Amino acid sequence: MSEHPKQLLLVGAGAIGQLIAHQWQCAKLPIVTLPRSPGRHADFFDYHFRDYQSARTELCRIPIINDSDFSSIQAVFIAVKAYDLESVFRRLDTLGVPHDRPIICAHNGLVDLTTSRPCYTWITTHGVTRSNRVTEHKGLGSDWIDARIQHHQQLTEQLHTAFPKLHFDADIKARQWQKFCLNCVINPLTAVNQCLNGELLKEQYHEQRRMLVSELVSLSQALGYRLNTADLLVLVEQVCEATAENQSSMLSDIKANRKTEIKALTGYALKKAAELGVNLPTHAALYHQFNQLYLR
Ligand SMILES: NC(=O)C1=CN([C@@H]2O[C@H](COP(=O)(O)OP(=O)(O)OC[C@H]3O[C@@H](n4cnc5c(N)ncnc54)[C@H](OP(=O)(O)O)[C@@H]3O)[C@@H](O)[C@H]2O)C=CC1
Ligand SMILES: CC(C)(CO)C(=O)C(=O)O
Repeated sequence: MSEHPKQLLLVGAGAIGQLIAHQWQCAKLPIVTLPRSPGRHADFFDYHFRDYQSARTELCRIPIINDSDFSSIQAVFIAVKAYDLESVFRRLDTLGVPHDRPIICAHNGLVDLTTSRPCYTWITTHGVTRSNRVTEHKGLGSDWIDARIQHHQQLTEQLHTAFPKLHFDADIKARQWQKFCLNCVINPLTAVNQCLNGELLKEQYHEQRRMLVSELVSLSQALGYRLNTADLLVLVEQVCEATAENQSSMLSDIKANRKTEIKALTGYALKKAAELGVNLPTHAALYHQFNQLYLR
């Protein structure tokens, strides 16, 4: 009798992808990766990872999948930027990754994407900074996954083993929206001010933080989400505190001269607000400031 496939395929071995791979490998579970550019004839993707708890840096390696055989894959974990998502799904189709394999998507921001593949949202508030030399887990957060994934029994057991504190969330849409809101505050603010997440707790950002949050609450209510300003402000502050030493993914992109997720964050919020007739003047001003500084 053939063994059930059980490898996790990681697409996007960047900051968050390496955090996931590290935890998966610490639990001695099998993982392979698919690099962005194939054909480099390497058998492994190597990375240096600095663990938060032990503060030790280790050389880690993930085998690169032979991209003509995906039969051993039991699930795909996608940890790319929101704007790369569509091309990753096209690539999975082109390469013939079986359609029944569950796909876990861990991006920030919101994109309108249609696929017939079984997709499950992963939300994370961990803070990870990647440089050419090392990837550092700099802020301890939490992880949530769409509870429907529990239909996949073997994968669920592996998830429990690798991420003992993972929350299985029955209302992942609300969780994703809440995370979207906090990223609409933290990411562009850290990017335009070129500061670490913790610096946003300073008095000088207090009023702007509060206005950004209260406008997002108006939008949330128009969309039917039950959020209030006091709770969302506390959440933003908690994440800034827990990831105080982290450089947000958006500031990392600016510094590395990469495309940013501003369209999938503030851009998406402004688009939804325009459709619903909600006013977001503080977000519009921040978007304008961001584009003045960085639009190339
Ligand atoms: N960093 C953080 O602290 C947090 C990030 N997030 C979110 O997680 C998501 C990932 O962010 P992060 O890990 O920081 O980003 P990174 O840029 O560090 O990693 C993304 C990785 O995806 C790779 N990639 C892109 N397209 C493809 C493709 N078609 N095939 C294979 N690989 C591909 C990139 O390759 P290449 O290097 O060649 O570009 C890169 O290695 C984002 O939505 C981010 O907002 C969420 C919470 C915290
Ligand atoms: C949680 C946080 C704010 C960590 O920096 C993040 O999501 C990001 O950087 O994109």
